[in-house]
Amino acid sequence: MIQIALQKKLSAATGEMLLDINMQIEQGKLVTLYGSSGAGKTSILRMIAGLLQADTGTITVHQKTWLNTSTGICLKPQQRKIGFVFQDYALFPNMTVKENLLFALEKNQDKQIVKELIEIIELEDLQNRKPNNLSGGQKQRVALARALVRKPEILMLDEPLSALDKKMRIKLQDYILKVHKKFNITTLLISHDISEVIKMSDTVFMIENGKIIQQGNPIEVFTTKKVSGKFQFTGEVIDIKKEDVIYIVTVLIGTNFVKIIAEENEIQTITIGDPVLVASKAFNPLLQKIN
Ligand SMILES: Nc1ncnc2c1ncn2[C@@H]1O[C@H](COP(=O)(O)OP(=O)(O)OP(=O)(O)O)[C@@H](O)[C@H]1O
Repeated sequence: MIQIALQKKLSAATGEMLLDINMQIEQGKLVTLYGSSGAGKTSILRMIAGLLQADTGTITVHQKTWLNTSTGICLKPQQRKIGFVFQDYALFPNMTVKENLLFALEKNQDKQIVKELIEIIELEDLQNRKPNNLSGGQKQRVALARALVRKPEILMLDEPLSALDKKMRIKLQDYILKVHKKFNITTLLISHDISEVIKMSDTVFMIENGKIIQQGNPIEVFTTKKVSGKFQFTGEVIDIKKEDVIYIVTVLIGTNFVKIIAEENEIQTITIGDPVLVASKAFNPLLQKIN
């Protein structure tokens, strides 16, 4: 179990903002932080990593205290077992992919993990290339591998996919899920993309003005009423066409287009670009906007 209680006064655009959060995260879970820009998500990750000092608070990771401001315990960032991936890849440009990974090894650490990560994240063909010769998605795969070299207890991903196109995002999401499960790691992901949050996370924390305003299973957090269905997918509305008295709604689910017949009352609040939940009971799909 990871227990986090942090307080810090931040200087937001609108004045002072008190960040005050309390989170309990089970080991091995993938948790997302979702919220508007400036809500405090990155500051939370930076405080857990020890890169930003909390005014008061405690962080306990599997019974080990990383931070306790009342007793003066504050582990240095390098003493906290954390892997971090940012939106910008921060790879060393003068080193090859493999050298970037080897450089991340701890002193006397077995090099086997680098070989293993190259295999798992399928970097064999790229390992001798320099970062400048890689696409954004490939660079982010390298950054993900590098974050895992020291076998961290917590993997932190600060919007790692936001600069990538949809197809590449989906591929990277799958790599993240693969390593998350394979290494039984606890992962904290910041994401602005509801479909991504629903696909990836066990729990979402919705952050607003430095506070957790909602938390729980992502489908329950994002949908206003409970939907039960034989299958459920999330997607994005690409097109809405009226045909006689019904509407044909085209939804992009992953990289597939699905056409759904909807009635006027179902599409009243839905516009192109909205994230939606597509659920089916028997052969009758239900369409519901995700808030
Ligand atoms: N070291 C600091 N001291 C005081 N205030 C800070 C500090 N770092 C960030 N802030 C402020 O805290 C607020 C929250 O920033 P933060 O980057 O945590 O938000 P965020 O939710 O991650 O936003 P985004 O989604 O845009 O990345 C911002 O207004 C920022 O200016």
